[in-house]
Amino acid sequence: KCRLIACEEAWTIPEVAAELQKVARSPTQSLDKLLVKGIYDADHDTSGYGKMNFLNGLLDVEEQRLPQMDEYGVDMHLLTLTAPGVQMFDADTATELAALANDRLAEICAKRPTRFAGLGSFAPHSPKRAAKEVERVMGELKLNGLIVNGHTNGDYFDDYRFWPIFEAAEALDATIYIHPRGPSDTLKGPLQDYAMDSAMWGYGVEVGTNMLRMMASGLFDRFPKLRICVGHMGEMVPYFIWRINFMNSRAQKVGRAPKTERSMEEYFRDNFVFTTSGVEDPLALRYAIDRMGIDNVIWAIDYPYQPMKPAVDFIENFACTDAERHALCHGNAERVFHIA
Ligand SMILES: COc1cc(C(=O)O)cc(C(=O)O)c1
Ligand SMILES: [Mn+2]
Repeated sequence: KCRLIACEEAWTIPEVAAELQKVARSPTQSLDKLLVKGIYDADHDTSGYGKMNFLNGLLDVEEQRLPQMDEYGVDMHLLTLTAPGVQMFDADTATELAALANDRLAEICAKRPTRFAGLGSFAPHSPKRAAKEVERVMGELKLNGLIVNGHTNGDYFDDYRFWPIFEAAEALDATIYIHPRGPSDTLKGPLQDYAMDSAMWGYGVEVGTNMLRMMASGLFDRFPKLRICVGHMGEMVPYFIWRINFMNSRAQKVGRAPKTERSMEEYFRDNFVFTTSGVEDPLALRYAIDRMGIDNVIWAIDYPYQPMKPAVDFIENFACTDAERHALCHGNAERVFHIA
């Protein structure tokens, strides 16, 4: 039986949940508010999220999560502070709560080192303090990388103000997982209806846009060793990579996009890995492996938003070679997230 390490497993702490309840009751126009109200202020839910009761699953580690992992044969969860993380809070509160969540996560991983690994959080809107937290996460706390949820106050990661964070992560060989959150105020336009704000569509558009801005801006010429992980089978980019590459190369030739040392396809292949979280489609997974290479594809559940058993059945029934299974189920995760 193959070791199973699930790599986009959501979790939170009561202090972050309490602060998000304040956000739910605040006048913010952020599109994340729909989900935040539903999950963290369920009595005032208008999105239906309150009925799905994700909060218990997010707060829980040992009551339901671990017994289910035992029942379904999941060896490890790589735990991540769930979206939108601390990014809707003011920079000081965000910095403090990220550090608190990181301390709690380190305790969970130290208590059960063969069952839990973790990605630390930071406050992108305080980049210098965020870079320090990256160093603390990878050093003192011995966690396995970093998690962040897309834009912060509408700014994307091609913006030089975030670069101290990438400098620290690259120097420490720390992978940064870019998880979705609701599209930014400038992107949200027609994405506010029909539940398109989050997992069905807006999440993919939000992260995909961030990814393309990072690649097309030449960020990876500046940080050639920086490794980014994304979820949800690569947030639609693998399917579209030929067209993205063709059109960006053409735009560079006619001076419409900045010249870069490598092509978009090379940046995506060299500087990104992606997980299968929330996309339990064997054809999509086979295409992703064949198109981007098995070393770039990592299994994940996306618990508690995805139920655990179907995600385990999906990967155990997936037709692949032993070498592919080894890479998908734990080999790539061990390399990318420094898991022993
Ligand atoms: C932060 O809240 C989330 C909600 C859902 C959902 O299924 O509604 C999915 C994800 C996710 O795909 O990570 C996240
Ligand atoms: Mn997720």
